[in-house]
Amino acid sequence: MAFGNTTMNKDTILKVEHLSMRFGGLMAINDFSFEAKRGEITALIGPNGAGKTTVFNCITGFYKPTMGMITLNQESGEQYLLERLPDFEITKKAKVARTFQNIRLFSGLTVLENLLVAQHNTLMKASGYTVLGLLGLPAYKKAESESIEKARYWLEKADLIERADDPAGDLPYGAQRRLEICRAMCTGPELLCLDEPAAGLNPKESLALNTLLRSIRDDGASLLLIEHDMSVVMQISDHVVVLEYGQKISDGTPDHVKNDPKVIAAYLGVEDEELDEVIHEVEAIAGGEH
Ligand SMILES: Nc1ncnc2c1ncn2[C@@H]1O[C@H](COP(=O)(O)OP(=O)(O)OP(=O)(O)O)[C@@H](O)[C@H]1O
Repeated sequence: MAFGNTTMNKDTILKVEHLSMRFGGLMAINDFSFEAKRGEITALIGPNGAGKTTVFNCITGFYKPTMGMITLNQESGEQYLLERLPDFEITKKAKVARTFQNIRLFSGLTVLENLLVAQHNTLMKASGYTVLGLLGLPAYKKAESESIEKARYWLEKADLIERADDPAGDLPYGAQRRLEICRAMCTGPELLCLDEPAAGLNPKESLALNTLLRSIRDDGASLLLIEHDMSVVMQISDHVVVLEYGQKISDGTPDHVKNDPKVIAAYLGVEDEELDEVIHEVEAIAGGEH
């Protein structure tokens, strides 16, 4: 549902406020708030089990949060409370697209066909939902050629144009990941959510992924990603949010987060009692660098 609250800064695309998610006796997310800025790459990181996927699932409608508000602020100024929308409307109306940890392409269809299927809704609308429309309506022909153009645009960006007519299942793993991202971009999202896009990629594929993600951002879309690969996070993110045990422990630029003693401690598995010591050591190292 769109609503008329215009108090949100127009540079903010996503605002998560006081999000909590309980699974039985486990508070997986506990009063978590953060903002993602329009036109930026925001990374959500944290140790295993910190709650990253749960946050993603709340944003994309797979879970209904126990508490909290998730506002998507479109460039037009239209706002959507995602926790109140069914997942298909989060994609269609709020314009939030996502990819998953495991690849979900139609492996028997060609690369191009995968991208056309993603635009099925637009094409069917243009056909007037009739066979005659599919066969003859000028609006359908126009929509069809625009869909092909859009597919070609993203295939070029992802360096996949040469493979357009090959079955998607024949592509190497890294290329399949990029194709999935192209498929999500063909739905015209304002916010693209990526769940561990670099998982299982070799260094060359990881580099190609970074190039694609940067070019999506430079095209004006906003990205939110969960990623374990710190080299990807630190190289491409504009903003990093760190979760531990369902709570935010750090939020800032990659440099800020990288040097935050709480983050270092969380990743090294340091106990609370030792935290002061780690903070002291990190500050001493940082001091020595100046
Ligand atoms: N559907 C569910 N039912 C019960 N517990 C769940 C469910 N989904 C997640 N959890 C629990 O919530 C906590 C957070 O899990 P989540 O998968 O969100 O963490 P994560 O940060 O994405 O972890 P990873 O990096 O390992 O993927 C974990 O303790 C997990 O066991």
